[in-house]
Amino acid sequence: MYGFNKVPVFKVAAKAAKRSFSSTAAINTAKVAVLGAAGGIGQPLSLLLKHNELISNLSLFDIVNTPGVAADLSHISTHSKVTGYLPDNDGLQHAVSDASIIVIPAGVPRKPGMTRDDLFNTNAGIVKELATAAAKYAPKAFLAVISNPVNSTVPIVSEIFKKYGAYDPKRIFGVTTLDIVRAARFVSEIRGTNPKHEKVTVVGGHSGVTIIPLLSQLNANFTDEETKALTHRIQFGGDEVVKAKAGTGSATLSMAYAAAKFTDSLLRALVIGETGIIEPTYVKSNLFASKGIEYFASNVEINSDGVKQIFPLGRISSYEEQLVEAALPDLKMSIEKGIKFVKEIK
Ligand SMILES: NC(=O)C1=CN([C@@H]2O[C@H](COP(=O)(O)OP(=O)(O)OC[C@H]3O[C@@H](n4cnc5c(N)ncnc54)[C@H](O)[C@@H]3O)[C@@H](O)[C@H]2O)C=CC1
Ligand SMILES: O=C([O-])CC(=O)C(=O)O
Repeated sequence: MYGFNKVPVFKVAAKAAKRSFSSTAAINTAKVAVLGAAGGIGQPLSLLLKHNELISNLSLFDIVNTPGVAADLSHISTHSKVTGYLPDNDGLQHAVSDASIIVIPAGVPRKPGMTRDDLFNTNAGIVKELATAAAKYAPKAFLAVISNPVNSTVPIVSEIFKKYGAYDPKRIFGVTTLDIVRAARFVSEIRGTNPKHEKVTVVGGHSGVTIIPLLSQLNANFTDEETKALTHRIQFGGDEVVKAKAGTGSATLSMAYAAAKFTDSLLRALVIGETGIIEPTYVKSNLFASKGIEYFASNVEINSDGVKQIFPLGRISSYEEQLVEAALPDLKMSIEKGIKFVKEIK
């Protein structure tokens, strides 16, 4: 179902780019801004994006170290121009102005024993500040939100855009790609397959029980025990990394890989008008609106306007139905928390 599971995305992008070169002699490209670019995710993500032929300007903003990161990346022999910005001299405004895509990995990561929601108090304010700049200076950009807790930070970005009269729910995405990347890898380990060919649908949100892999749709004949163990591993994959990093952070490299894939899909939809791009992502969604859940992650078709179509979950097992029921209260609380945070700002 996902383009990147059939053909590696970078090959797709490179092929598309080559086609554009030969037919028009000039390739359409876009400015992409990474906010939080000097961090554990930001640096490897920026490296992967420097490799993307669909980017003309790679704009790196952070509160520290972006001049060095930008200088380093700018020596790589790919065509995009890299610019680093700090908060002084209106750096954030310059970083986002004219950006077609803004990717946000800014904010603190978890330490062992913490939930993603424990990051809310610090990261909500960071995301609010960055979303405000985006709404003011790049109101038409696609926003890809990585900062946790994603279940709350996406509603925060949406509410900020509403405040500035710039809200378009089709353009605001919570990045849940890492859950799909992990699911494909973990499933392939059990089935002895190539993870590139495993297409696991993961829905819900991005934290613990809100991460719902639909393993019944795989035709894998897993036993109930295997299904439960795999589901748990996919739901709590982030904890494995947090524990292994022992207080020094959470997933950064696998997240950079996942975010680069997601950004490439946005670029292909936006810049070269590729059709049929389907990505799992956490967006404003009607799937569970009747239960008061305004945001939900599921497979989404993306075109040059953003969200084109939100796919329903399809046939799911009774076990998965229980998982969905268990996720909804958690999701509702996180969404309401994000919305309330912005409403209470004077
Ligand atoms: N959506 C997902 O699947 C995942 C999300 N994450 C989340 O991504 C976030 C970043 O994680 P890491 O890169 O590991 O953290 P990190 O601490 O290594 O990097 C964060 C960067 O954000 C910067 N920053 C802080 N305040 C800022 C501001 N106001 N403006 C711009 N930049 C600012 C910091 O200076 C730092 O360079 C965390 O919230 C983490 O939980 C991590 C992994 C997966
Ligand atoms: O676990 C964390 O805190 C980081 C994250 O979201 C993930 O790795 O899925």
